[in-house]
Amino acid sequence: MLGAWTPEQVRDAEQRLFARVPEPAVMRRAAWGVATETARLLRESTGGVAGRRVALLVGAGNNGGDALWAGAFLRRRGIGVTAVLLSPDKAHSAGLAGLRRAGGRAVLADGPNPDTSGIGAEAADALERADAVIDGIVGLSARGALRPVAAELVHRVEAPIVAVDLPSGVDPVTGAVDGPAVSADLTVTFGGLKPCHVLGAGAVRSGSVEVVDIGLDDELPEPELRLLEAADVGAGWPVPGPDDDKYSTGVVGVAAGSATYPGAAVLATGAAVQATAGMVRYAGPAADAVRGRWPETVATGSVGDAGRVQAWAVGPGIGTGASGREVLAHVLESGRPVCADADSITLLAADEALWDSRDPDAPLVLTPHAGEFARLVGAEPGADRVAAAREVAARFDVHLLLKGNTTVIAAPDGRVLVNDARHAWPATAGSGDVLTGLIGALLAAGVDPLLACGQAAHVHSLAAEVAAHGAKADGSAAVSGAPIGASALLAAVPAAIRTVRDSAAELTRPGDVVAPGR
Ligand SMILES: NC(=O)C1=CN([C@@H]2O[C@H](COP(=O)(O)OP(=O)(O)OC[C@H]3O[C@@H](n4cnc5c(N)ncnc54)[C@H](O)[C@@H]3O)[C@@H](O)[C@H]2O)[C@@H](O)CC1
Ligand SMILES: [K+]
Repeated sequence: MLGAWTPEQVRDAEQRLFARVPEPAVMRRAAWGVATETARLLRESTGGVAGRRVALLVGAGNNGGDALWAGAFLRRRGIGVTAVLLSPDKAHSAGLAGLRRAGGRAVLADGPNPDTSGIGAEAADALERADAVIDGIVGLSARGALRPVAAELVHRVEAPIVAVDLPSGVDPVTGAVDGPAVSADLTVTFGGLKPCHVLGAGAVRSGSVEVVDIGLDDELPEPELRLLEAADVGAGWPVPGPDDDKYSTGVVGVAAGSATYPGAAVLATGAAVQATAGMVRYAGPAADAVRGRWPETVATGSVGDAGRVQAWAVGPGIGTGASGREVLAHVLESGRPVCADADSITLLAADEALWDSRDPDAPLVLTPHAGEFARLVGAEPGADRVAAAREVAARFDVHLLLKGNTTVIAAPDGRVLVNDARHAWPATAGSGDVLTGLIGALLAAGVDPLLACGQAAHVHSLAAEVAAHGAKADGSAAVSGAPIGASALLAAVPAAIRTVRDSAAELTRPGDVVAPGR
């Protein structure tokens, strides 16, 4: 499991670290990491290191200081280094002196002889000739987008960019981008991930992220966000053991779809069938369609006749009228964990009395997209999606899975999991119905709701990727993906589960027996 820490958490931890290790030593450790990674990138992109050219974009603070010290280290490896100073009066003085001692040079961003865009000739030349550019414009103290001169410099860069700590112009806390910002090929950060590396546009702009050890580990508190890795998802995935039967692995009820629109029912039920070994009961007007496609399902016409279940997946395609309301009220009264999606969320948003049907002891998972979220609370999540999800989860005492390219999952006690998909293949009609079925099945298997949501989101996104990449016409593996429908995503769920379970198995020590069952 990975963690991400807010700038505030990191600053506090740094202050504790400085009591043991002098601040300049910590900065040089950070800069050494930047230099090492930049040299590696140069070797990969140009075939060598000595004789190459690197330009540093240097802002007013310690982020620029890191870039200057990294430049000094690179200079010692025979690399030509030019620092482009955006705020010459405030540039980190020790770093600048270190760079100059090592034989690097510094030029002004906006002079002499600025061109019509306000960029000095020497700065323009340094960027044009660079084999790699280090972005030390702004780091943890960043506010807002890049200012005009910085934006123009970044716009001109054609070489690969290594961002120090985070891509400048990205909000460190929310990952939001509100104007010009750096798009890095590689981000070198210190001590641990920050939220911007895993959330929204920031995750995309960070490129690949390397975490450098600066001795902060012992000082960091519990992370603000957690991310499940494939091995975490695989290790906790429920599979049947020798003592299990169809009941002990969890019976999930699916209440979805309608006679006119049976698709949602078929997709949600199919996901539940493939997620775990437990029994799936379908209840609703699409029973014939469900039975036809998933004969292992026990299908009935109404939730009242469904029999006993350990959890419900409810909502997709049930409609927002009286019959949908009746279904949802029945499910909420059941005292079982519920994953409520789509029309269920619209119903809950419109009818306060429905909340009264809920058994307060039973976990309730809501899985809104931004529009459904707005219906529920009157406003879209805004730039800080983590804060928004956390607030609503606490207010309604629910587990809230906020859909988007980065899925944010908040528990009512404030814990947050993030699933950074880094691709958009699941953005297709019916994809949400599959997610609902996966979560329902995991809840029925007894998985903790926060983990169930995290596991389902991870496998869902991986299944979409597997389906999109498939194979080429000649049968060989494909690098490029093709758009997929939800049926293809659903069909790839078993492959995705096998993949994460293999990741978990690889982590067990040689000689360990991978225990069957849960
Ligand atoms: N405290 C330390 O000793 C360490 C700090 N480290 C580095 O220090 C960075 C944080 O340094 P600072 O707190 O000095 O601040 P930054 O270097 O992030 O920012 C410096 C100043 O830039 C200005 N600024 C804010 N937003 C801007 C924008 N959009 N465009 C232009 N200028 C803007 C602000 O006045 C801000 O104070 C980290 O990101 C990391 O790179 C690392 O060296 C590890 C150790
Ligand atoms: K930066």
